[in-house]
Amino acid sequence: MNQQPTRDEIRRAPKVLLHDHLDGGVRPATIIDLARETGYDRLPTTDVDELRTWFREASDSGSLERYLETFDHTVGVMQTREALVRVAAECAEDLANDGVVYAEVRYAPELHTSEGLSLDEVVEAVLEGFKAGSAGRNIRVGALLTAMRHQARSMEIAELAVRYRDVGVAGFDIAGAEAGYPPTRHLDAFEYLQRENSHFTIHAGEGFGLPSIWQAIQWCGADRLGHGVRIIDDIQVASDGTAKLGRLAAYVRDMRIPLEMCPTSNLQTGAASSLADHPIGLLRRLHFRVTVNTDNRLMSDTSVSQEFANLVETFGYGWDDLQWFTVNAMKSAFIPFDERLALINGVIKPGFAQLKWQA
Ligand SMILES: O=c1[nH]cnc2c1ncn2[C@H]1C[C@H](O)[C@@H](CO)O1
Ligand SMILES: [Zn+2]
Repeated sequence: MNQQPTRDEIRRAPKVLLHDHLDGGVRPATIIDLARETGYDRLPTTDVDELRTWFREASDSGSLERYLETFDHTVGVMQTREALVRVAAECAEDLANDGVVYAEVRYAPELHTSEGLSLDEVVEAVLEGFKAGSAGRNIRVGALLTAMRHQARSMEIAELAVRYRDVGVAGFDIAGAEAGYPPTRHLDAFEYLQRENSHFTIHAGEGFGLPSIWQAIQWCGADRLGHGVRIIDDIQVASDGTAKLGRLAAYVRDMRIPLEMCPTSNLQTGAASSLADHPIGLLRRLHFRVTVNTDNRLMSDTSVSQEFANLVETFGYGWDDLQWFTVNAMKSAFIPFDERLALINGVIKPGFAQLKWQA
């Protein structure tokens, strides 16, 4: 019971993933297949293992802007209906094989129209892929539609999210370089979503600090924060370990605003210097609503199980901590309350209870 969870046990635990990019989780072999089929000739290599390593190393740049350049290659091969269906189906399969029982996977429809697909066709292809990949597996996958923060299509994408809300789109997000592109640039889209009683998360506090988090929550009305690691800048820790929260950090904790934390990704973009120093340790200790996520499984060569295993190794977390992260994530999902509760009581708690009992 008190033993540390092993990798195999962690993989078997029922897990929840709220922050995962579809174009950041494509299988290397699929990228190579799709490049061949679609005539994309800019891949750095056509060897599967070399390509896997290339993505991981190119993403270790220490800067969000350079990290994002690697997406040119995945987005480059995801421009046809068939490619999108395949990538989405394989995403659902890979997550199910990792023991994920509920996932919200995001992508930016506007990035997949360069070969003539309409936004609606993009959304329908991805939903079809999620459905095919989930069929017969113990997983439910919903989509979050992302608008790119340096572009000006957020209103269109927000409308798309509302239009497909009853058939598998769980919510909306903005992503891309954060510095210079504050969330309020897209205020009209967020206000529209609020009028529609719709859900949205905002990447904030990753490549920029507290002003971005403050705008996302207090001005734009975000339900959750993508990353949010820089909330740490509003917390002072004394030498005896006691913490003093500033007003924004206190608000985030008091209102139980979910933090979609992605530790490995943060190390790669320079948002944190080491896992031991990652804000997740303090934020978990202070009972913020922390969730654990992958961000980009390809760029970070990771999975939810891998992220959990790293945390167990670094912070000595046990089963109760992993269950706490998981229940936090399920409570924070964008599906109806009764469905979240059914997954918590019918799948997550019994799954963890069995593993704890066996350990
Ligand atoms: O961690 C991230 N921060 C900001 N933007 C990101 C991150 N990971 C992926 N993206 C971008 C690149 C993708 O093309 C886009 C949609 O998934 O979202
Ligand atoms: Zn992200």
